[in-house]
Amino acid sequence: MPKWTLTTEFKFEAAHYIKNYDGPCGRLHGHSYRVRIEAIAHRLQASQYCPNPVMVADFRSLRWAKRDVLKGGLDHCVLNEVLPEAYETTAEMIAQYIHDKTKKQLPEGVKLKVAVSETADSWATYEDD
Ligand SMILES: Nc1nc2c(c(=O)[nH]1)N=C([C@H](O)[C@H](O)COP(=O)(O)OP(=O)(O)OP(=O)(O)O)CN2
Ligand SMILES: [Zn+2]
Repeated sequence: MPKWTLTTEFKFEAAHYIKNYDGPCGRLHGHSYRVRIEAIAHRLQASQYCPNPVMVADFRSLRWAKRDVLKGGLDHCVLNEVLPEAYETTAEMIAQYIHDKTKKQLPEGVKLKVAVSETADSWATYEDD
């Protein structure tokens, strides 16, 4: 079966604190977040921007989170104020939030893997199996 994997990386700047965290991460502080998204599909489809079945998904629809928060992204926001209550601002749950919101914008049958890094040496990855 044919299989395509798209990979895209981007950054956004944001502040956060982890609720009830006993340590510095419980205080408001900032990160240059790095995000890597993989979108995997067995067929190509039309997209919002192109009616021809030539893409897994448009790269533009994978990279929404890098936009300014006032334009629907996560750049230059306080994550605790923007993420719904159900998501804590750990790298694990930011990855889950980006995954869930991105998935809603994609055609059926596209599998997503989202990795988030807040420091140079740590990544958290989320995918729905
Ligand atoms: N599993 C997770 N652990 C931690 C998370 C997280 O999202 N998931 N987040 C934090 C804090 O947000 C913190 O800002 C990052 O902490 P840390 O990795 O410790 O970063 P430092 O650069 O400060 O690391 P040092 O080794 O202390 O210099 C914490 N944990
Ligand atoms: Zn942090």
